[in-house]
Amino acid sequence: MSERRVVVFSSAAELGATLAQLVSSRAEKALSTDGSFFSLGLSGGSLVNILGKDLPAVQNLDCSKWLIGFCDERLVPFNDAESTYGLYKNHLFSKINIPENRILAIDPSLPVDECADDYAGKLRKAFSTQQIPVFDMLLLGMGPDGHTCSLFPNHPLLQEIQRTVAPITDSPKPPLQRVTMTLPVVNAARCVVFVSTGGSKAPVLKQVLEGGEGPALPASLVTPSQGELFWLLDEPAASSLTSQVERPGPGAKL
Ligand SMILES: O=C1O[C@H](COP(=O)(O)O)[C@@H](O)[C@H](O)[C@H]1O
Repeated sequence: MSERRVVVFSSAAELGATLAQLVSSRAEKALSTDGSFFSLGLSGGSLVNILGKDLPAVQNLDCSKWLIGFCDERLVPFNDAESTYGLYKNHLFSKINIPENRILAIDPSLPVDECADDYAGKLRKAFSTQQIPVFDMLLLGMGPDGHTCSLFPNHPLLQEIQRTVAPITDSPKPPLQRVTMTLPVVNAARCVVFVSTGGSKAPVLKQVLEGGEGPALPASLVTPSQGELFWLLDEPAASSLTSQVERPGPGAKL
């Protein structure tokens, strides 16, 4: 397991700019090592606006060899305000040169079980040489309850080790029906980056990063077996932490 880096920024704006640089630098690294594509898994929620603002601002960004997947998705039509794909289409994909056929989206017209299998099949095909998809980078969020992707506290899906993508029909956060990457896929990634901002995340961050009573929360089960693990926080989110964190100056690169 690799070292975890907890990095705190004085503002969400600085966090966003550094995140965008980190994505761009890992893309360059992946393309110079392997050459074929840079695979990036996106989460929904607050990440959409951060990436939509800061990624297109990276100078000379070339996404023509990127492959986009979704760490989880809500089973709603793409034009529904809850659709993560729909939000990224409007806020990010329309602003960068990512080829449409390199975006692996779910088929929201399918029943949820079939939708999960269909999306797992798309991943299998795209990562043809691997049994389990190994993403170059996954960007994750964390809810105030400690959930990440659509993996919720005390949910049986936390034990899922057979499937790469699973359906969920009883999501505690609406909408009820979603599909999600499972922990084996998340923990196989080469680089996992959590992004958490705002004071509402402070208590759960304390628990996830510094431990506490009770069963482990989903976000604390993210421990990439060989990849890097970053937690990028703003000051309000980090306000309850007492362990050592990094505080880079403006414009720093990770
Ligand atoms: O429902 C979801 O929530 C999490 C956390 O979102 P945030 O707005 O608190 O950052 C998100 O990572 C996940 O993709 C989404 O489906």
